[in-house]
Parts: sequence; C-alpha cells; structure tokens
Amino acid sequence: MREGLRATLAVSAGFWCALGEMLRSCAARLRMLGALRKDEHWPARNLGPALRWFSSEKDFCLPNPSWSEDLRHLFHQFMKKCEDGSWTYISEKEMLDLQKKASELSFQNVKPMKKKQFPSTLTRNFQEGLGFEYAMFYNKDERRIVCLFQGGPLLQGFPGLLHGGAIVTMVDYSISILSTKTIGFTMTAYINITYKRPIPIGSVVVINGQVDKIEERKVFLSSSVHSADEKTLYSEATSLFVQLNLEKSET
Ligand SMILES: CCCCCCCCCC(=O)SCCNC(=O)CCNC(=O)[C@H](O)C(C)(C)COP(=O)(O)OP(=O)(O)OC[C@H]1O[C@@H](n2cnc3c(N)ncnc32)[C@H](O)[C@@H]1OP(=O)(O)O
Repeated sequence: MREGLRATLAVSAGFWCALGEMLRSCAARLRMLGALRKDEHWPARNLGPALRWFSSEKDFCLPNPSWSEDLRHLFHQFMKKCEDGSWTYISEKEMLDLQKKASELSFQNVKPMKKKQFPSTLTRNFQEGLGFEYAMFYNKDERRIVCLFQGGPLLQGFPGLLHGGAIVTMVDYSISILSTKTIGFTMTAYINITYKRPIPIGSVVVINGQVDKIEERKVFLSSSVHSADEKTLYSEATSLFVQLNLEKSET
C-alpha cells in the first residue's frame, strides 16, 4: 500500500515538473515572439541604463586611464606610422559610420533597423578597462589591419586568462572592418582559429590581419595574435568573408 502511494507521488511529482518545464518554455517563446513582433533585434523588456547606446561624442579608441603602458606605447608608435600616410587610424566615428550604414542594409530576410539609435557593438558594451580596449590601424596599399587589444577581467575564461570567444570576437571584428574597407560590406562565412598559447587578462596583444585573396565576392583573410614584444604567437586564424549580395535581398 505504502509502495503504491510512493509510486503515485513520484509520478505526480514528475508530471508537475514536466508541466512547469513546458510552461517555462512557452513563456520564453512568447517573450521571443513579443520581441519579434515589435520588429526589434533585442529583448522587449526595457534594459535601461544597462545597455550602452552608440554615441559619436566619444572616441573610445583613444587612450583612457585603463590602458597599460604597453598599449599606450604601441598606440603612439602606430600614430607615428600614420604621419606618412601609409597607415591610418580608424576612429570610433569611422566605425560608427560603418555600423550606421550596416544598420540600413536589408539582406537575407533581416529587415533594416527602424530605430535611429541602436546599441553599441559587442566590443563596446563594457565599461572602461573591463572588456575590450582596442585601437585599429589600416594600411590600404598592403590591405592590412592592425588591432592593438587589451582584454579586461569581464572577458575571462580560465582564471586569469582571456576567453577564446573574446579573442576570436576581436579578430573577427578587426578583419571584418578590413574586408569591408576592401570590397564593401561583408559577413564572416567562416573563421578557423588555432589557439597556441593562452593570453593573460590585461596583457596587450597585437592582431595582424591581411587580405590574402579576393575571388569575386569572396575575401580570404589570415590573421595572427602576438604579444606586444612579438615574441609570443598566441593565435592564428584563416577566414572567408563574403560580400553581401544586396541585389538578392528582400527590401
Ligand atoms: C563593418 C561594420 C559592421 C560590421 C560589424 C561587425 C561584424 C562582425 C562580423 C561577424 O561576426 S558577421 C556574423 C557571423 N556571420 C554570419 O552571420 C553570416 C551568416 N551567413 C550568411 O549570411 C551567408 O551564408 C553569407 C552572407 C556568408 C553568404 O551567403 P550568400 O548567399 O551571399 O553567398 P552564397 O551562398 O551565394 O555564396 C557565395 C560564395 O561564397 C561561398 N561560401 C559561402 N559560404 C561559405 C562557407 N561557409 N565556406 C566556404 N565557402 C562559402 C559559396 O560557395 C560561393 O562561392 P562561389 O561564388 O565560388 O560559388
């Protein structure tokens, strides 16, 4: 008798658990649908001050108090290289202009954004020093980009070390700007990255990206991540970016 009661209770607990799970999943779907119906690209709930909005007022690529000596030193070295015109500094405003143009694109079933104001790109959604601190330089003739990057504590993977996702994010973003400046708006079709050595949080690395080959709409790029003194090779990547076929797009 007692066994029977125990079995009934177990079945009934299982039922309530499954029902709870189902309701939670339905609620999540409804929230998602609500967000989609509003034709927004982020959750419907008000994120308030947690969300950093794009601002053209501040150039986040310039040195700030969180920058280490290494980062400042490299930044000034590259600024010097800009004096003869071979390299150009890519300001936050230039990145913002690209983002603005990208937000007006209509491609592959993604409607252009209606909002005049939109959230910052992933790499700019952190407070000074906590996430991605970087500056980029472009060499048009050599089809190269250099990104000086210092990853903060919010990008941690293994204790004290940068998360691989954060590393590939910075590599991908840098070469995406390079391929876009080379042939127009492109998207990453693939990026194959090899992590050779771990990167300590707060250390400065140099991401070098270059265009290897262009075949019609396809841009093949390679990139490397080195320590500031160039002695340590942290990562290497090869990638394909495809120019957006806007004629094929829906309007
Ligand atoms: C710059 C400022 C704004 C940027 C902000 C930061 C951006 C950060 C960069 C990213 O993270 S982008 C986000 C991650 N990527 C995506 O979500 C892309 C998803 N994939 C797609 O939308 C499409 O697959 C893609 C646009 C890449 C290509 O689709 P399409 O329909 O335009 O091209 P199609 O499929 O016709 O292929 C064109 C050529 O590329 C080749 N291809 C495409 N994908 C490939 C692939 N994965 N591997 C090898 N080849 C590929 C394809 O075989 C073909 O070669 P052929 O011309 O020789 O026949």
